[in-house]
Amino acid sequence: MPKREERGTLKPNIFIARSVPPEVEAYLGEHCSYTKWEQEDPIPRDKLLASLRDAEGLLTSGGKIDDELLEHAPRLRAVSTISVGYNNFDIEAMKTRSVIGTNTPDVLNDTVADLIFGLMLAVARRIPEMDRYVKEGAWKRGDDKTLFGLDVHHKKLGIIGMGSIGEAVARRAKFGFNMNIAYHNRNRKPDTEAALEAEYLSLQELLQTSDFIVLMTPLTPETKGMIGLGEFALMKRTAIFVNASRGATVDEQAMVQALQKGLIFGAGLDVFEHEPVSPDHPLLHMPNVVTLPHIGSATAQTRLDMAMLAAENLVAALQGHAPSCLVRELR
Ligand SMILES: NC(=O)C1=CN([C@@H]2O[C@H](COP(=O)(O)OP(=O)(O)OC[C@H]3O[C@@H](n4cnc5c(N)ncnc54)[C@H](OP(=O)(O)O)[C@@H]3O)[C@@H](O)[C@H]2O)C=CC1
Ligand SMILES: O=CC(=O)O
Repeated sequence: MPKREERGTLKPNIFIARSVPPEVEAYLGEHCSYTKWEQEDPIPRDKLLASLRDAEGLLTSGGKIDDELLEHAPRLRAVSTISVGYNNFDIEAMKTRSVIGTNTPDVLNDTVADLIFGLMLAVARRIPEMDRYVKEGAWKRGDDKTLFGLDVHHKKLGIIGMGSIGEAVARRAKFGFNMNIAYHNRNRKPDTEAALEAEYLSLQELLQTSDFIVLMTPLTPETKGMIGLGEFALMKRTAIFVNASRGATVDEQAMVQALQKGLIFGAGLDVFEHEPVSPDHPLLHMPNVVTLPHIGSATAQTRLDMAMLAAENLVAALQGHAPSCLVRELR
């Protein structure tokens, strides 16, 4: 046991479970004693559990923080995830053991919104399909009707989950593309409605009337599978559906059926129920579906900002200060 006066200067032990930029590691090293997972691939669960025996803090970006993990980490006081989504936190298990949980909202809003817009444009104008034609030597004339896509500008965008990222998407749509904005949340946002001339609709009305539907809710018990066959059936036959929230907010089998039956025009997906998605998944073999490997926030600057914010959250929590991004349910 250190002498009393030394105790205050002892650095807390942390485990860094995913690789972070050197400046973030240096910052953590100033404030903490750390061990880290050295590889780029995600740490296997058994190795993670074995690494937490003495850890007071954990920097992570996925993997369940549940009873099993917490039992292997008797000294753990704080978990900081380098992501906005924290559906991997078992809130009750963390509350029971008074473990603090933090995430990284806002620093990634514009980056994720850019990507969502990219998906909307890619599906509407069939960009990956056209790219393949050109590269495979199957050039077609621009007036060939089989190449025609759909307009984005002046169309109606319906956002389910108009939060920080949803609003960044809506601003692009409103001020860059002259789109009309509708949204559905559990709670209305009068300021957002005024700023974006956004219309609040029931889920059913939004699905029935939107040309583009962007799903951006967190994954919770309430949103799991919230878009199923019934919801796809309500959409316009010309609708484009974009999901960048979490894969499990959509019933994937239903989405496959909806696309096979032609219930919607196409889909843009940054997330899947099981990641990495299996190469033989039917969604990967539909020309009107554009798929990405969960890269919403994946630019060098934004990933650095997220990692630094997560590191600051962890240090603040371990030093007994209020971290700026304590997750809502643990406040
Ligand atoms: N693809 C990627 O790389 C990324 C994905 N994400 C995902 O996006 C999610 C959203 O991020 P962010 O915008 O920052 O989060 P916010 O918390 O700012 O926004 C989420 C919005 O969803 C609404 N919402 C929650 N539950 C429901 C529900 N049952 N029905 C309708 N609306 C609901 C909330 O409003 P209200 O409470 O009023 O219902 C809120 O406005 C993250 O949780 C994460 O899963 C985030 C970043 C990157
Ligand atoms: O999916 C990414 C996140 O930040 O959440």
